[in-house]
Amino acid sequence: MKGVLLINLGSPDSTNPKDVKRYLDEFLMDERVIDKPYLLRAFIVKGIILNTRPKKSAAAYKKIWWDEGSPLIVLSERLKRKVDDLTHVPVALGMRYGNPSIKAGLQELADQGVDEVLIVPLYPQFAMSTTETVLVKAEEERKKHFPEMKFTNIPAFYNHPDYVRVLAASIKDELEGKEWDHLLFSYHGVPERHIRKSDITNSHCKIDGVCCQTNSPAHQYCYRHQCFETTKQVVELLGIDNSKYSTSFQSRLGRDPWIQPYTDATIESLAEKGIKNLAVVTPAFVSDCLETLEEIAMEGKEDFIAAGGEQFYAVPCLNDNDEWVKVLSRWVDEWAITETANA
Ligand SMILES: C=CC1=C(C)c2cc3[nH]c(cc4nc(cc5[nH]c(cc1n2)c(C)c5CCC(=O)O)C(CCC(=O)O)=C4C)c(C)c3C=C
Ligand SMILES: [Fe+2]
Ligand SMILES: [Fe+2]
Repeated sequence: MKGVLLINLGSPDSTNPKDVKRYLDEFLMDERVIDKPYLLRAFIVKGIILNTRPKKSAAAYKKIWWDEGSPLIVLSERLKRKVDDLTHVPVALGMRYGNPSIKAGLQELADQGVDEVLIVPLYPQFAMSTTETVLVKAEEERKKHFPEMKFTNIPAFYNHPDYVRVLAASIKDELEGKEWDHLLFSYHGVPERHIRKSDITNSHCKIDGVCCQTNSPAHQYCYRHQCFETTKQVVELLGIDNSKYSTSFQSRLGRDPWIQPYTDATIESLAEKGIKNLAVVTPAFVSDCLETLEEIAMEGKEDFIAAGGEQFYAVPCLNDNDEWVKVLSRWVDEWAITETANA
């Protein structure tokens, strides 16, 4: 029997600094997130970052936390419930870090008799710190606890016409009747090194401003290319002029160079250039979370106004948008039917 596991990033269990520390430990000790040899990674994470960051992050989480819990978890659960209602196969939810775990999600499916699972990483663009680590972790859990299960996964959907259409429509609906001068596409950043590591040609990605616009098989795994491509396809659909949008990357951690331009500097420079009404969309995130609700909608807005801006609109993520639910459910049903036909 077939079933689906939606996988998102995950959040701490609460805003208590101890829970935040446990979550950050699991997250940052992932070799696909802080990609240093184990001892160096343990020194950086446990010896440096975990001494100060949990308190700071807990304070940020407190600002966005809901009565029902972490927005990312609550919104992922709502999405899961709606997709479950619309599809013809059981749907479960797992988080790469924290709870509910990937193992718990697989157990929920196994308890319903599922032995063929469609893994759906809830990341439009591929990155080793997101899609890849989710697939590796799911496979580890399969081997250890569910060896009889068969897995298939959906690839990154950054340029899938259905995804681009619902994203564009959600932006259009949100900005209807609002006066905006510029639309910023802000994606989560990654270290430049991660882009080079994921380059299957070993030579294409030079992060020189040209490579991501030059066709290459490397783009199947190039996060930077895929972000620019999502932007390009959405603005084409919405008919937005070149001068009225930009792409940037947020949430840098550490001293290594991350992919640029950085969102904080871009927001400031747009205000300094005279943009008064700025809209920001965050398409690397399927669900609103700390990085969209705090870093963009609170900090980004504050920085924009301080630099001379007037109106700031943070466009919500797709969350449990009904058109998005229909698209995900159709992808699931198409897989379920095709697999059955081939069986
Ligand atoms: C959407 C894609 C994401 C990529 C790519 C990504 C890479 C990445 N992240 C960190 C470090 C942190 N990220 C944090 C929060 C966070 N990151 C994502 C998504 C991506 N991360 C989400 C959805 C969230 C929010 C989770 C939530 O509970 O709402 C955090 C924790 C918060 C904080 O302390 O700032 C860290 C740390 C790295 C190092 C990285 C790439 C290497
Ligand atoms: Fe992150
Ligand atoms: Fe590239």
